[in-house]
Amino acid sequence: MSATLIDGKAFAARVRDKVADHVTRLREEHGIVPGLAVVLVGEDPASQVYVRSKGKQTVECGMASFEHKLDADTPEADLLALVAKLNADPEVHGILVQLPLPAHLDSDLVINSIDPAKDVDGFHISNVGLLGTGQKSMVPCTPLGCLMMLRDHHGSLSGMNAVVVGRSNIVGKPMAQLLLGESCTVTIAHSRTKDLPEVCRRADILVAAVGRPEMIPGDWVKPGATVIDVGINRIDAPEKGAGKTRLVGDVAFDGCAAVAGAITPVPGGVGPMTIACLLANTVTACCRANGLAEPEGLTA
Ligand SMILES: NC(=O)C1=CN([C@@H]2O[C@H](COP(=O)(O)OP(=O)(O)OC[C@H]3O[C@@H](n4cnc5c(N)ncnc54)[C@H](OP(=O)(O)O)[C@@H]3O)[C@@H](O)[C@H]2O)C=CC1
Ligand SMILES: Nc1nc(=O)c2c([nH]1)NC[C@@H]1CN(c3ccc(C(=O)N[C@@H](CCC(=O)O)C(=O)O)cc3)C=[N+]21
Repeated sequence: MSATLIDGKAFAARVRDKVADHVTRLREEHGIVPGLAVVLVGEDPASQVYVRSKGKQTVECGMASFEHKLDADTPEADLLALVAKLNADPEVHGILVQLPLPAHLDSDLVINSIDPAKDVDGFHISNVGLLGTGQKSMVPCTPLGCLMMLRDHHGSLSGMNAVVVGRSNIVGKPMAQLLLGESCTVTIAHSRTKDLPEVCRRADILVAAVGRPEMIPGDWVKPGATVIDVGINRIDAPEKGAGKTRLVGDVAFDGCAAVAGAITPVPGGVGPMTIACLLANTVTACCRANGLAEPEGLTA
C-alpha cells in the first residue's frame, strides 16, 4: 500500500472532543443541554446497531439522547404525530428519523414534516434548497464528514476534478453540492453512466457511494487520487468461520490503496465521521435555536 490512510475513526474522536467542549460551555454558561431525538421504525438489526451507537455517543458528549422505537406497522399518522411532538419539544434540538422507513410510510412526507431547524440529517427540502443555493443550512452528516476529511487532507480543493459515484438524496447529491461549493469541477456518475472506469480515472477526488461491495478496482483510480469510500456492505466471510460476515466498502481497498494518494478504510472511515457530524449538527442546531455562537469548524 502506498496511499496515506485517512483515519476517520481518529478524526471522528477529535470532532466529538470539540462537540463535548462546546456542550460543556453551553451547560456552564447558559444552562442549556443539547438534545437529539432518534426515531427508529421497525427492527432492522443494522439500524438498531447505528441507533444504539448514536445514543451512546450523544450521551458521552454530554448531550441528552431521546430514543423512540416504533413497531414496523406503525400507522403514518402516528409517526407524524410523534414528529410534531418532537418539533414542539424545547429539549429536543435535533431530530433524526432512521431511513429507510417501512414501505407503507412516505419518507418524503415524514422528513418534510420535521422542523427544518431541527433537521440534523439535512434531508428536509428547505435544507436541500439552502445547500443548493449556497445558504446556511443543516448539512447532511455523511457528506459533511467526507468534506471535513478532504479539507483536512488537502487544504484547498479548488479546481480539483471530483467524481461522485452515486446520486442518492442522502449521499451523492449533497456530496456533489459540497464539492461544488469548494470550487471542484464535479461529475456525478450513476448506474446509467457510460464508461464509468474512464470517468473515474479523471478524478483527483473519487467518492464512492453506490452500495456495491468492492465494485471499484485499482485500475479505475488515477495515480495519486484521494479515494473516499462511503459504502458499507456486509458480505459473507467464510474465512472467519461458518456464517461469519465482514464489512467492506464500495472500493476494492488493496487494489485502490496501491494506486491512490490517500484513501479511507471501511470500517473506520466515513462511518464514524457520519455519527460525529450528527452530534456536531445537533450542537449547531441548539446554538442557532438559542441565538448563540456556533462551534467553529464543525459545519460546511
Ligand atoms: N458511511 C456512512 O455513514 C453511510 C454509508 N452509506 C452507504 O453508502 C452506500 C450508498 O448509499 P445510498 O446513497 O443510500 O444508496 P442508494 O441505493 O440510494 O444509491 C446508490 C447509487 O448508486 C448508483 N449505482 C448503483 N449501481 C451502480 C453501478 N453499477 N454503477 C454506477 N452507479 C451505480 C445508483 O444509481 P441510479 O441512481 O442510477 O440507480 C444510485 O445513484 C451504501 O453502501 C450505504 O450503506 C449510506 C449512508 C451513510
Ligand atoms: N436518517 C438517517 N440518517 C443517516 O445518517 C443514516 C440513516 N438514516 N440510515 C442508515 C445510514 C447508514 N449510516 C451509517 C452511520 C454510521 C456507520 C458507522 O459508524 N459504521 C462503522 C461500522 C459499524 C459496524 O460495525 O456496523 C464504520 O464504518 O466504521 C455506518 C452507517 C447512517 N445512515
